[in-house]
Amino acid sequence: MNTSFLDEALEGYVCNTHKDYQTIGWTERLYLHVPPESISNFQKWPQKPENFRRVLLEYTEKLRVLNEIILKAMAKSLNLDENCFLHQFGGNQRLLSTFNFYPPCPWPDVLDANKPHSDPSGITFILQDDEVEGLQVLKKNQWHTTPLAPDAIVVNVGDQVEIMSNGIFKSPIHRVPTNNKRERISLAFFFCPEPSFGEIKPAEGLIDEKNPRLYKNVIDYLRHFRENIQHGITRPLDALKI
Ligand SMILES: O=C(O)CCC(=O)C(=O)O
Ligand SMILES: [Fe+2]
Repeated sequence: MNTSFLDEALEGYVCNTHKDYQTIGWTERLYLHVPPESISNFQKWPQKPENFRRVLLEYTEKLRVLNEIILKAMAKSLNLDENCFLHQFGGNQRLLSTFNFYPPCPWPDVLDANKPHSDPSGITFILQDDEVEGLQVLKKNQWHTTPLAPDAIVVNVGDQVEIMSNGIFKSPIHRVPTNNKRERISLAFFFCPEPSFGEIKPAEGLIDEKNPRLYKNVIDYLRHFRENIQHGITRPLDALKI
């Protein structure tokens, strides 16, 4: 995975379709930070189609609401205060949207379109291609392909919610293999706690004598993630396990 993933400086178009130099996988990507506007760099946003900015802002506003509903429901399902997870996101949560274009790849046996990883976000929303499947999730050492479901949103738990839920909600390893015939498009929206807001930690209400704390507290998980990836650690979440 790209070492600068979720870096605040990362914005704009990245092409990664080089046979001998692979970071994230065989993909071309557009990364855009969605407000707070202090971070959004609208100059890097496509100027055409003209309604692009309005549609993305409206769409992500709806996702923000959905993110809150889901985080509250997840907390309530564990008999926690409904704001328990949401509080850890701070008032200035981050939202990175990525537009993935996976062109056909002449080396499908050698390269992945998106290498195996777990998301460093809190919650990720994925809009998959209508016609070409590709997203696979690892469960019990087997890859399972996510079925096509046009108009459905795939909701993926990220590393930070795995920590907050003390491992009850798992941040799955997933990947996209390459396809040598068909191109594929997906959109992924990463909701992340505000990096400087406070520590990310397991909810107190989930820890007792029978259920010990499984993760260390961490300040700025995204930085932890980047630093670990830079040192060749493929699953930065594991470094926080007690
Ligand atoms: O293309 C997909 O379906 C998944 C994308 C993904 O996992 C990511 O961007 O982190
Ligand atoms: Fe992902």
